[in-house]
Amino acid sequence: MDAFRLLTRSTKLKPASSASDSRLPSTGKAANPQLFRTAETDKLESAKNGKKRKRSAAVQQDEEDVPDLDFFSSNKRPAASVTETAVATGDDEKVSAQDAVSDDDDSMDEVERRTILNSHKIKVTDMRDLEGIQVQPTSTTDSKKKKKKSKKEEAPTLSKKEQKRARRLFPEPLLNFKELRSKYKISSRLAENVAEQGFTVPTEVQLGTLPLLLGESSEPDLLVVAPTGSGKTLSFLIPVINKIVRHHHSNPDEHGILSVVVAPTRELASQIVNEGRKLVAGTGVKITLMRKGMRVGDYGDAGANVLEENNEESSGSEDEEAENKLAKERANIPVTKSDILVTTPLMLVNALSANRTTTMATLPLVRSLVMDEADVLLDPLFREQTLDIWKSCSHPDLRVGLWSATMGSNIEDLTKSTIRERLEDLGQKPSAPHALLRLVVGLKDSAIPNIDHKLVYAATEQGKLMGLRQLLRPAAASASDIRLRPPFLIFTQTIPRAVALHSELKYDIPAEAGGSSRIAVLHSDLSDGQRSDIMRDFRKGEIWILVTTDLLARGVDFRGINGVVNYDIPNSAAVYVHRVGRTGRAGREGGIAVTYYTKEDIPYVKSIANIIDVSEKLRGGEEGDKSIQKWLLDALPNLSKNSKKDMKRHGVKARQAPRLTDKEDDGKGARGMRISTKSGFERRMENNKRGAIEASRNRKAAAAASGNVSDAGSWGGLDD
Ligand SMILES: Nc1ncnc2c1ncn2[C@@H]1O[C@H](COP(=O)(O)OP(=O)(O)OP(=O)(O)O)[C@@H](O)[C@H]1O
Repeated sequence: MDAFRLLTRSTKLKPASSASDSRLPSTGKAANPQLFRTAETDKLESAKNGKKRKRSAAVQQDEEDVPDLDFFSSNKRPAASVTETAVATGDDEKVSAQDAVSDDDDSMDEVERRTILNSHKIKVTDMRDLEGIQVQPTSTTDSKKKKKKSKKEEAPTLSKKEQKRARRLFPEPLLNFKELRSKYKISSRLAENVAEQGFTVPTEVQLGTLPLLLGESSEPDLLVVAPTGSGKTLSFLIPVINKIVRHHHSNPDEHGILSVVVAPTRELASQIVNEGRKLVAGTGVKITLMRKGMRVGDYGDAGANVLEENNEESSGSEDEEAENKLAKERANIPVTKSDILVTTPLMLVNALSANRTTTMATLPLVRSLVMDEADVLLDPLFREQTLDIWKSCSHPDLRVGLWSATMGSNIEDLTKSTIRERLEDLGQKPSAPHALLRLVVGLKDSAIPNIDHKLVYAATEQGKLMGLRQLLRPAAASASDIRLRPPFLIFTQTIPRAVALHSELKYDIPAEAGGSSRIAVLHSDLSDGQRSDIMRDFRKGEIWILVTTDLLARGVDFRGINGVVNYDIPNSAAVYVHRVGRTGRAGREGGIAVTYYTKEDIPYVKSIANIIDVSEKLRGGEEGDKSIQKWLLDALPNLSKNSKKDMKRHGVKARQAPRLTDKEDDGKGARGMRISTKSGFERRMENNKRGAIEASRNRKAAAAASGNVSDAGSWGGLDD
């Protein structure tokens, strides 16, 4: 039997039922955005919530819960500190003495905290060296722990298991958004802005991280690995904004950039600004997208020195003169008046070093640095720039947050060493000791469990195109195993392939459905204006199908997209996780991820098949429902470390070649990878025909030149 037909069969494709149409991501938000929960915790959480509601009614306000989060010690804390916090947050934050009354009923014991965190698959770990962990026994259940004198003393004798246990933390979870105000005393205006978003239940990442970042314990540095579409943006923006509101109250004269959020693409950065604007309304906090020409840093004397040096050497090259002019212009621009700056790495690095004409300026006031999609920001592509930004934040009380759905252990090591080096370079200590914590939701580096994965063997490039065309035609959908409704995204490996696929599909949408205007291509070679127009039209629903590259693989939130097509397989398992995570956002069900693979892709498919397998295990359900058969997993080859690295950097080799135009086509090279429905035979015939026409033209021209043809201009030939 043909091995490839066998491979196709191994992917179990179930016909889509019409019932599933009623729960497409595009039909609206999920009743509950959480991905992991059990009936047991639902009961426990609603009991806790119910208790609070009852108590709130009794005292006619729901702002009396005492913030009691302290993940290193007991739940109790002095009443005075609550009042202090409230006062620090300003006039609108004042609480009465009654607010500071401790409430035993509302606090959770460790068993409850463990139960809730475990059922939501939230794992919090202290990442510091054991000597740095001050273990104070909090457990009421683990009597063994109580007997231990001090972890510091015992660290050398701890087994690996014991060390793991010592690092594990069970902080109090956030049960509902009202607690943000009642328990964590966030700015009332910010709390209103959160409420206006209409979210009812906190997602797992919000449930786990918000108490850590808003609680009374010294704010930690935080590494967060949480599923795509699980609301990480809100999780880092709320604490950042609240911290600035407090800062404005306690330091009214200090103005400047207090927080920097770094994201790998302009699209993601501008989305974060849009989300941020909804949250800062009326709080007095300003959030801005970094733009070219903005002056952001403290250039100190360095900027002036360079200006002078450049002036002395003004007889230099045109480039130097241009740089000099730029540096002069920059010196005249006032420093931007924004509290939160959202930027891509290069944009900020260029601004801080005046396009590399000066040494890096500093950002002396920044207290929070957020790296969204941190693993890619610290990947070799962006690493140097990101570390430059990190080190330019020169305040000793800087806190960092690294957020992503995927994070390798190398990122953890790099984070630890950078935190240490930065403080050593500064020669100053933070005003309060703080922890580096890691919070993981679900299984690290896995795809969300609420989408259907279809791994389809298409044998050849033409097979992929034919498969995709079937998806585009509703009439053909019944003949297909997969039913994918617009809006959806199609990912290709390179920009030329995205452009080629777009022009191939452009006329496939019938005029009555809007025709070619319904499909568009988005990539980084387009101008900023074109990129934002396409994003806007896709969000508005005017564009239904967007062909793109990995530019849109991470972070961007098109809430209701029904699916993702990996026309070209992704370069790594992590990219797969991010690409498919564009659907199934905030717990929406019914999203589909279709991945086509060809003969050339077989060596690279195993890591993707593994991700699908794990995601289906996370979802639970019957063994028979799994789309990846075990024997396929066993049969697919493993990739060597080096090949994995190479694939990550360059993608499938055969697809790297620039697409040849028909005229350049010599019938070899990238032919097999061209995006076209025309077969090799058809192309050969076309080539022959073109050759014949060319030869005929040449003959005619030669004849005309020798005067043999009287009417040489009367035949224009065939137009190809
Ligand atoms: N508690 C909530 N309830 C319902 N929807 C929510 C909640 N929190 C956030 N959302 C929505 O979930 C969507 C995804 O959020 P967000 O873009 O922050 O995800 P993310 O975790 O950053 O994903 P990615 O890893 O892909 O960047 C957004 O549309 C957001 O408005």
